[in-house]
Order: sequence, then structure tokens, then C-alpha cells
Amino acid sequence: MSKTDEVIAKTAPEHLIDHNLIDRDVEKLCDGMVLYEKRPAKRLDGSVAEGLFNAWIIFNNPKQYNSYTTDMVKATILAFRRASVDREVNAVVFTGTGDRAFCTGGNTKEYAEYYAGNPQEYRQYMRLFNDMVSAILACDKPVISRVNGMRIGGGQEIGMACDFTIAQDLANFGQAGPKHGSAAIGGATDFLPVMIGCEQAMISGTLCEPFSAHKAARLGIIGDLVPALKVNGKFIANPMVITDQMLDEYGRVIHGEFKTGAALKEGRALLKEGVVDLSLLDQKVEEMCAKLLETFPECMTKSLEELRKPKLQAWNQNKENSRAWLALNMMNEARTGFRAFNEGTKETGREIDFVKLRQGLAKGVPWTDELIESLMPTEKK
Ligand SMILES: CC(C)(COP(=O)(O)OP(=O)(O)OC[C@H]1O[C@@H](n2cnc3c(N)ncnc32)[C@H](O)[C@@H]1OP(=O)(O)O)[C@@H](O)C(=O)NCCC(=O)NCCSC(=O)C1=CCCCC1=O
Repeated sequence: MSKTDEVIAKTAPEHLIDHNLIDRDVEKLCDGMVLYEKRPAKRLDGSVAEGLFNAWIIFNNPKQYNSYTTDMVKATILAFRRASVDREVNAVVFTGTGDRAFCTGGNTKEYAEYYAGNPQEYRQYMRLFNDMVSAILACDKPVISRVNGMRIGGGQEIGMACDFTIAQDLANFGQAGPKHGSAAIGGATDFLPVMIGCEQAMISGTLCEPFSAHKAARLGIIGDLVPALKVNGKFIANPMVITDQMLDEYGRVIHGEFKTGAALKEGRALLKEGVVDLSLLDQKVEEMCAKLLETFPECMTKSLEELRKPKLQAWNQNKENSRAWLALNMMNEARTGFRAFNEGTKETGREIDFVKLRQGLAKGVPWTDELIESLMPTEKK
């Protein structure tokens, strides 16, 4: 027994007060669609730090790209609270099941089939959503977004609320809002300008064009990335993205941009040949957890509190107005856009004809059920 072990044995209180909010398994709140696991924390040399853990909060809805349902949002709030007050927890790893998606945001089926046209219900949902973002930003432990696959829409928003992001390099990032009837005001419009500057934030928050993990690293949205594709037993960089060239012939930065034409075709073929292996991602995440472990805990929490302020201040300034606007928007554009995504298919497309809508609005047509119905992507475009 070391000297410190002796002191611990002598001075630890017999009874500890539990500061957790509710004493129920997170999994039970949402049919196992959010998992909460305590995994042994390790030192930098890889040895287990006995009695200490990292809390893994895992979205487990892979068939719907780990989009979150209302029950999952509730479970996530409580999971973050649990990790925040657990004395044994060093860091939180926030991730999703599988290798396709970290999270693609709110569950569009639920949006289309329950919340569409029901603003008072969506306002209540948005209370929960806002609490989920706030729970991440208020967690007393450092939060790492382990990006196992695409991080889109609300998924990108909750990802950006985290303190660190480590991604596998096949993952894409971006917003979905204005294409699907929403505005990216669940955190993106607050965090993006702070993280990547106003111009890039504007591009991401309005145009909804996905970008690669390599570009995300270049822009500064993520802290680190690792390769995930193994071809013939060897890790290679995402073959659908330009990773071996910085500039094009005109001096424009192209590193991290998606390949096009024949190069893209080749990249896709290579992707099919390989297998996705997230072991390097886990290694990097463990390494980050170990670095965080080897620090003073209260100084760590204070540093987090201070460094989160730019994000938190923007978020707190806007979140209530955003909630109210999003609720009312469920009467028309969200109602239309999320229904279109939910009812459309790969064949019909999952977006409305935006020009047709704009042509109607230019003539002053009101938002009627008939208008919405006419915009659904039922015919082949
Ligand atoms: C671009 C995509 C993320 C990926 O496209 P692709 O790779 O072509 O896959 P799909 O065939 O589209 O999807 C595969 C299956 O997953 C289902 N899916 C995907 N995303 C969701 C989701 N968010 N909710 C429910 N189900 C989802 C999809 O239906 C497919 O299943 P199927 O059985 O039909 O084969 C693309 O999937 C995409 O654009 N997804 C939707 C993104 C989105 O609109 N998210 C919501 C954004 S809004 C939001 O998150 C908000 C947060 C809080 C504030 C308010 C707000 O709006």
C-alpha cells in the first residue's frame, strides 16, 4: 500500500451523498437506444487506473443513422448529468453505434409523423433538445465527440457542443436545416462563427453541403482525425477525398475537398475493396482520455468552464428565441421539409422542389394543406 493509499483508506467518508438526479439506468429510459458504459480509465502507459473510469454515452439507433428520438434526448440529458457528478469518471466519450453515423440529428420520422403541424408539442421537444446541448456544455468532465461516422444536422450541433472532436476520416460533417425545412439554430449558428469564423459558418449553415473530415480538420471544427479504411491490411486515407495535394493549379486550397469524376469513381471502388476498422480511432480517444486523466481535476473543470464560454455565451443568448421560432416553423417549412424527407425515396428524391415553392410564394400563395401536399416528392424528378 502506498502512502497515499493509506491516507485515502483513513480519510474517505463512510457515506457519500449521491448528486445524481434519478436512480434509473439510462438504457431503460429509451429501450436501449442510448447506452451508458463506464470503461476503465487508463494512464498514458496503458495501465488501468483502478477505480477510475471514462463514461461512454453511445447513441444506439444505427438503422436511422443514430438520429435521436425524444426519448433518446431525455436519456442523453440524464446520461450527461450522471457522468458529470460521478466522482469516478475522468472524461466522457460521446459516440454512436457502428461506423456509418455519429448522428444525423433529430429523428425525421418522428418530426414528420408527430411534430409536423404541432408547434406546441415541438416547443416542448425543443425544451428537451436545448437541455441536451446545455447538459453537454455544463458537464463537469471533459467531453470528447468520438466521430465514428457522419455528423450531420443536430448531430453536428451536439458534436460541436463537445470539448474535443476526434474523427475517423470517412465521416462527413455539415448541416441539413434549410434543405429539410429547419434552420441550424440548435447550436450551429452559435458555435460555427466562434469555431471557424463568420464566412465559413455562413457557408456551412446555409448551403448544407457536407464536407470531409479532412476539411473539418483544416477549418478547425475537429481536433484530430485518423484513417479508418483498411485495404489489403493497410490503413489508407479516405480515397474519396483529396489528401495528397494542398493547392490546385490556381493556388486554391483543395486539401480535404471531395474528389470528382474518374478520381471519385476510383476512390469509391477502393472503398468497396476495403474494410472499415475503427481501432485507430479508439486508440486516439483512449490517448486523449489518458492525457486528461493526468491533470488536476478541479483545474481541468475550471479550464473547461472558461474555454467553453465563447460557445456557451452565444448559445445562452439565443436558445430561447430559437426554440420559439423552431416551434412555429413546424407549421409550414419544417412540416413540409421533414415530411418530404420521410415520405420521399432514393427514386423520388427527399427534398421538395424549392423553386416551385418560391414561385408560389412570389405570387403570395398562403401555406395551405393543399400546397404542402403538392410539394411532396411523389413523382420521379
Ligand atoms: C445526408 C444523410 C445524412 C445521409 O444520406 P445517405 O447516406 O444517402 O443515407 P439515407 O439513405 O438518406 O439514410 C439511411 C437511412 O437512415 C435514415 N435516416 C437518416 N437520417 C435520419 C434522421 N435524421 N432521422 C431518421 N432517419 C434517418 C434514412 O431515412 C434511411 O433509412 P431508410 O429506411 O429510409 O432507408 C441523409 O440521411 C439525411 O439528410 N438525413 C436527414 C438529416 C436531417 O434532416 N436531420 C435533421 C436535421 S434538423 C435537426 O437535427 C434539428 C435539431 C434541433 C433543432 C431543430 C432541428 O431541426
